[in-house]
Amino acid sequence: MDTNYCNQESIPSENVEVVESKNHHRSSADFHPSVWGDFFLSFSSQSHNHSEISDSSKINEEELEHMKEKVKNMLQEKETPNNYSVKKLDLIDTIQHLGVAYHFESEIEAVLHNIYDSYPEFIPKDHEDANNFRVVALQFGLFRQPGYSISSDVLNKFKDEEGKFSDSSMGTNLEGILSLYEAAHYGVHGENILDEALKFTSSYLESLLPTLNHLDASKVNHALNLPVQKALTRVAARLYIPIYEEDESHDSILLKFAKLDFNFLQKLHQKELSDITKWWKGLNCPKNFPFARDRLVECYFWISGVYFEPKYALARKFLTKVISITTILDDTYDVHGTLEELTLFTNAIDRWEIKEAAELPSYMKCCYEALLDVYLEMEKELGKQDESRLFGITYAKETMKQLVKAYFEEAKWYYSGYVPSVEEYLKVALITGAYTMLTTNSFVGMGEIATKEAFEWATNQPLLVRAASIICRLTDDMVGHEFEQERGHVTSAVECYVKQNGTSKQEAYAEFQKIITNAWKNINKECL
Ligand SMILES: CC(C)=CCC/C(C)=C/COP(=O)(O)OP(=O)(O)O
Repeated sequence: MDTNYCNQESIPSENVEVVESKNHHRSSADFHPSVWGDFFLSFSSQSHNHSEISDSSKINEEELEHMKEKVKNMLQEKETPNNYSVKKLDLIDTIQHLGVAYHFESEIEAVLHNIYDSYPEFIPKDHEDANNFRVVALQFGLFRQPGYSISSDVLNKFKDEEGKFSDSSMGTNLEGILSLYEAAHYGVHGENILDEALKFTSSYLESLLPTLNHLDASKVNHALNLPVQKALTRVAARLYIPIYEEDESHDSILLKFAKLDFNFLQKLHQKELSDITKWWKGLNCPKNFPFARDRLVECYFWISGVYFEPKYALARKFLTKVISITTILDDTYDVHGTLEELTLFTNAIDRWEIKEAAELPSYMKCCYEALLDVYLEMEKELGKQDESRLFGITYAKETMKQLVKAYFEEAKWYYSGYVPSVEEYLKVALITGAYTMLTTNSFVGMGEIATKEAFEWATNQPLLVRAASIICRLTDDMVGHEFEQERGHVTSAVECYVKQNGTSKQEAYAEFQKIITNAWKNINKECL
């Protein structure tokens, strides 16, 4: 692939001037340059193929396999019926916190399935047993996570005489409270008991903090900051491994495996980022897109939250390129492009043909070529591996076209000074949140698991994607609207809400938080 297509001389200033005088004064966001420089280039490798890493890493890889077998054996170990649940569930919980569950998906599923078969008889009957509470809460959370539909009524018996969760009903069973706290994140609409459990456990854990020893306080802080359901696995693992190490009851094999695996993945990610950085440098952002955010590393980090597993290396590379180019597109529409240029650009993207580039101003031409090239490269890559997977590219391009059309709608609102109602705004802004585009594009490199039905699902606005889009859009607007309005930007949900309802922005934030909480419940519902 030619990565130098953007290494031309800077944009001829006459071109820019002409368009400026026709339309408007270009705004400027003054984004700071990349803080990373060439840092990741030093992790370069000949190949980022998982099986072709260097010798020293090979030793690690062998060790890793050895340890993995041992952990697998622990999961498959037969146990007496009495302690089966507690020990195995604890093990699964720890494996998840250490970020290595992706190695044992089928083994974990087998354990859960086994327990589920005898559920609810499996729940210990003895109400006095302190462990009972812990097991029930842990079991509930672990089942709900992969979508087992079990009733939250099992938690009722842990309320006090007044029908509330309280310190008298919870006592000092810290592990149990932590498990209930984690489990409470999987509530769906109407499950008031989980709302109550989350409210109670969050504030109770907070209040316990000053009384706890260092290890317990670390566990509680970790959970409060990064509940399993919402945490990025790599970040949570990096923070949890030292906590587990400090716990004297830790399993040394599991600990060692988690550390080795973390280091192995980190190396792999560094090498991938090094390769993608070479591509990004070819775009020469500081020169060609001085108005845009130069945020490749941040984009890669975002995508490592989508999938971090070695088997998704190709998908990760493609999606990182897509999201990085999208950042330039977003800033082209929000910051730099004139309405006339954006009209041309939107039409060119809709036609998706390289000859369209000739009609564009130089900076757009460069971005347009890079965009088409990312998809072309992926097409070639897929073609080499398995031509039957090419259909995904068509879906992916369509969602990118929809995204830029929505960017264009926002730009038109901005130039006409229009403040839409919240409802009208969200119709467009849920698309510019980019989650439909990202979800669909994320499937392209995933292999057979991403079936045609999956692409159809993702592109037809399913509740799950809509809910994720709401969370992304409202959170993004609450965080960024003041800076955006200062520099000149389409109104955000906050301004739309304030104008429509005559309220303060704080009231808008409070309302959006409620909507976000509801959106999480929709995500949970869809996962069941
Ligand atoms: C989800 C995607 C595609 C991320 C790429 C990076 C990006 C455009 C983030 C949102 O920035 P922003 O806050 O400027 O977005 P907006 O202009 O929509 O408010």
